[in-house]
Amino acid sequence: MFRIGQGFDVHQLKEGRPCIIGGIEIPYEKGLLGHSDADVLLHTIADACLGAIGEGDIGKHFPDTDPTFKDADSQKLLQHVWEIVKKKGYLLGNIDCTVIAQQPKMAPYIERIKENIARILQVEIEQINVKATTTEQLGFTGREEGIAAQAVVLLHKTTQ
Ligand SMILES: Nc1ccn([C@@H]2O[C@H](COP(=O)(O)O)[C@@H](O)[C@H]2O)c(=O)n1
Ligand SMILES: C[C@@]1(CO)OP(=O)(O)OP(=O)(O)OC[C@H]1O
Repeated sequence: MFRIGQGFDVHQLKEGRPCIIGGIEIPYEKGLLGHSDADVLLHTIADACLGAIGEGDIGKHFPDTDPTFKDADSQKLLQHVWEIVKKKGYLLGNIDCTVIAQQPKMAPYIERIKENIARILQVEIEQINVKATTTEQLGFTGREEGIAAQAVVLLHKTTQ
């Protein structure tokens, strides 16, 4: 049986915050604002995984009203989501995702991000693809007010 899920997330860029994307801290004059570490890419992937198994979204599992998740490491949140996926008997087909940002330039960090996502999920790096695009200076991403990310995930399990 196959299940597909998609995710979309946005976080605001603010001075004085770290810019953590895919679990990697990227040098940049601004960083992402959120209740957690605001890792827009890992949130998107977590949402896509939850979507694929019909388990809602990260806001349902990790409410932003809960102080437990203040400044939470999103790698741990994704790990938790992945445990739920595995408990339901699913394996990963592949993940494809896109970071939508005018800045910072993602290209130098893409390989490390892919490796990190593969490590978190304990899958092969070939199962993960990470892309980046600008919006050609248009909209909130183009004005560097925020960063968006989207992901699709394909899961499968064998049925007896
Ligand atoms: N934050 C970003 C955005 C884009 N890239 C890379 O540049 C290529 C061209 O981007 P366009 O928006 O002009 O299509 C894109 O394919 C990425 O490889 C990036 O590294 N970081
Ligand atoms: C990740 C959580 C954790 O409280 O907080 P935020 O960093 O605000 O991120 P968001 O993408 O708005 O998802 C909500 C929450 O689950």
